[in-house]
Amino acid sequence: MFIEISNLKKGYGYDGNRVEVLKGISAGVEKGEICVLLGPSGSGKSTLLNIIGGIDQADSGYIAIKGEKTIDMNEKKLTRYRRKHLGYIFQMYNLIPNLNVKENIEVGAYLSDSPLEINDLLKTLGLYEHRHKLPNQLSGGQQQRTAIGRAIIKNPDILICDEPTGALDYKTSKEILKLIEDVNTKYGNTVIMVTHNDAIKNMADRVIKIRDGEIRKNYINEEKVCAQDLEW
Ligand SMILES: Nc1ncnc2c1ncn2[C@@H]1O[C@H](COP(=O)(O)OP(=O)(O)OP(=O)(O)O)[C@@H](O)[C@H]1O
Repeated sequence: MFIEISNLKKGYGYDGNRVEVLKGISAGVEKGEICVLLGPSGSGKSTLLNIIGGIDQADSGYIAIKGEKTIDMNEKKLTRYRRKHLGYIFQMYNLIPNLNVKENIEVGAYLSDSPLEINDLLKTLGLYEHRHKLPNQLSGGQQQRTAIGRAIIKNPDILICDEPTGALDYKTSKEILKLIEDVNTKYGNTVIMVTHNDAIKNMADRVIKIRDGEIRKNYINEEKVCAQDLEW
């Protein structure tokens, strides 16, 4: 198993105000899979994603990547793990306003020993013609493409996506989902994507549904649909 999630528990607060957000989550994700995490607001999706991403820590249980537990890593090793293995895509793009598209993407390349070729990637992203523009000269979709470029230029093993289409309209959302699918096919990164949008599960290899901090469903999607053909 490429990513092993074992009996993860996480709560916030103390005594009477204590909330158990993850109540013992166990699951596995294979290399190269697109895994979609679904669940209602407050069910614990982002908390789980942040623990997988090494941004937050569980109270108990563990995450292991290729058999290596993040809990056993010291801060230095954890930083290296995040840099080497993980790319992050969020709803907010967080681009650097005074750097152009190409430069914003290149920021991610400094974190890698073996980055992807920038011009090739710009073409895959559909941004080659826009490479000299600043973020405020781009549409929302182009900004999200740039943010995806910044996350994947270091060719991470795992692409962590938290509501990547949350701020986008229908047509642009589908373009971005298709891009994530293209990246997954071309570079083989494992994708873990949190979404509220139930339709997105149809493009997944694996679907994990969470409710109240527990896994309700975890299955392989036998009838995978191309991102382009999704409807909602
Ligand atoms: N730092 C924190 N301190 C206290 N409670 C928190 C903290 N972070 C999250 N929570 C609580 O944990 C619960 C789960 O939050 P989480 O963000 O993981 O849910 P989610 O499924 O991603 O929700 P959404 O879809 O709305 O983003 C919520 O009730 C939230 O209020």
